[in-house]
Amino acid sequence: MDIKVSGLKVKYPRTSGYALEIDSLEIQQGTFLAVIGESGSGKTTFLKALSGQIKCYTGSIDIKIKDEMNNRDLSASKHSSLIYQGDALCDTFNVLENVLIGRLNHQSLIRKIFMRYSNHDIDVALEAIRKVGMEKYVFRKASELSGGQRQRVSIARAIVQEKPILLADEPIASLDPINADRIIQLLSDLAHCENMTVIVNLHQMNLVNKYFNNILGLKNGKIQCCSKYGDFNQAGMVEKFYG
Ligand SMILES: Nc1ncnc2c1ncn2[C@@H]1O[C@H](COP(=O)(O)OP(=O)(O)OP(=O)(O)O)[C@@H](O)[C@H]1O
Repeated sequence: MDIKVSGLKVKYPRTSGYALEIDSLEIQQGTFLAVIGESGSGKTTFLKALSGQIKCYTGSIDIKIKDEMNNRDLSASKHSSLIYQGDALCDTFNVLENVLIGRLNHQSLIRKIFMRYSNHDIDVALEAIRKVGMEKYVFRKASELSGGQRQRVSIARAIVQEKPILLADEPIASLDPINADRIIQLLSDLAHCENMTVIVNLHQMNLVNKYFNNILGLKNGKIQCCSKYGDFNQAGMVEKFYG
């Protein structure tokens, strides 16, 4: 097992109840997991907790990397990259420059300050840009890209971080159905072909049905259901969440 969550409770300041309460959850490496649930059910909080952005919680989030050299539990944040709602690209940077930002953590402090990248970083970035099908737009400014293209660039930026876990918070929220399908297909390929653990918050049940084997349903911050789509559908859970 790769991600193990136990007794996790997250409470935001000045709120009365817990935004997220997970007794026990295990997610294996290479899992392609959809997190569903109505607005306010705790999906973003879940991804933020996994990415290490929420420091104030009780319980534990452990990650065990299947790396024989490094077989120890480490903090989730060191191993995950997060794609936010909205793409958070820098409009004045071109595609390559935006993707290279994902390599900053691989740099020495002095290179970070001056945003200097090695030839290797540039090769890694170009390869990621190719993977997401944006090779024709390497030098185009982010401000001149469509919503779907921007989202592809943000996925490339997550890929170059070379972390085994990719977390995507509603990555297709602003996209048309064709581009939305392409993005979920791309994330699915990362899980199935590259053995990345990819966890995606989304509301589009047609895409959940088409691409995902594993579904986590949240309601009021608690897991209502964690199963394969077939079981999930049969149990009438879709209606329970989105009826
Ligand atoms: N910074 C915050 N401070 C206080 N309460 C918060 C904060 N962020 C989220 N919450 C509350 O925590 C609960 C879960 O919010 P969260 O953003 O995780 O839901 P969500 O399922 O991602 O919603 P959506 O689908 O609308 O993005 C909600 O009740 C929300 O109001």
